[in-house]
Amino acid sequence: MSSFFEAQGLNYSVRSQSRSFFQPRPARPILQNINLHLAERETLGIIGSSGSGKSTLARILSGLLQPDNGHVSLRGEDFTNATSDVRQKLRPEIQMIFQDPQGALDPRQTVREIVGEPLLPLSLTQEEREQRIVNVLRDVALPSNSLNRYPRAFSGGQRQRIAIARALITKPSVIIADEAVSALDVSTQAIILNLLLDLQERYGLSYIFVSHDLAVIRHISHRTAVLDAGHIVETGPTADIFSNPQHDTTRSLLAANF
Ligand SMILES: Nc1ncnc2c1ncn2[C@@H]1O[C@H](COP(=O)(O)OP(=O)(O)OP(=O)(O)O)[C@@H](O)[C@H]1O
Repeated sequence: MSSFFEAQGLNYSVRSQSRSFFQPRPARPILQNINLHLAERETLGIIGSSGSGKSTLARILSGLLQPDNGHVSLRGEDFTNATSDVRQKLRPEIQMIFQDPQGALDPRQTVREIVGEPLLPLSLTQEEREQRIVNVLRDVALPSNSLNRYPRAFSGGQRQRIAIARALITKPSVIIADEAVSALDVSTQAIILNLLLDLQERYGLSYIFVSHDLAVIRHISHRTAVLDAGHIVETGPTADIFSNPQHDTTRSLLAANF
């Protein structure tokens, strides 16, 4: 498998509020020297304890946060240091799904507006846009009368389907899911995970799946990377990571989960 999505040497620090003008606190490293790659149609799981840097990494990989140094590239094209033209071209290719569909969906927008929003920068006719919205709602199995309804009219699982439809509508290559099923009950989690697996097949998607829930990662990921205090300490095929963990951090995560 060719690895078409890569992150090389990523570092990210935050400088906390200065104590005074004369005594700024030093920048605290959140991620250090992160290297990872993703093949087409592959799912990479990222696990780690709370505060290990998972969400920060997800945001850097999606282009929402800028690393201090290092780069993220898609098909060899670096988008961390790219011109705005290149960033604009790559933006539809990498989409993100978050934990809380309630918070991620604007309650004042209809499903048509929410799902169609990523299409606004693209030059499509109104008819083409409407057709894409109708098709993607069908693909995530939302009822056809959803278009003019507001997020509050839907269950948690259906709201996550709306968020998935919005991520899918630009026909991305990579979807980065940060705790995408964590807010759902166990049976809805299973339904949404199976929907994501089905969409991976149909759309030829690659996923980066961030979760504190190891059962979710084991179900969905081909490979898994383990993050500890901003470092990747272990990475490999998911079956190996779960059956034969090499690093203490992985062993304690497994012990805490199973
Ligand atoms: N803007 C910021 N300013 C200060 N510290 C930050 C900032 N963003 C993240 N951090 C710190 O960086 C570390 C990593 O945070 P991050 O949210 O990426 O971890 P996480 O693994 O996703 O945690 P969780 O599983 O609890 O969501 C934490 O210690 C967090 O407090």
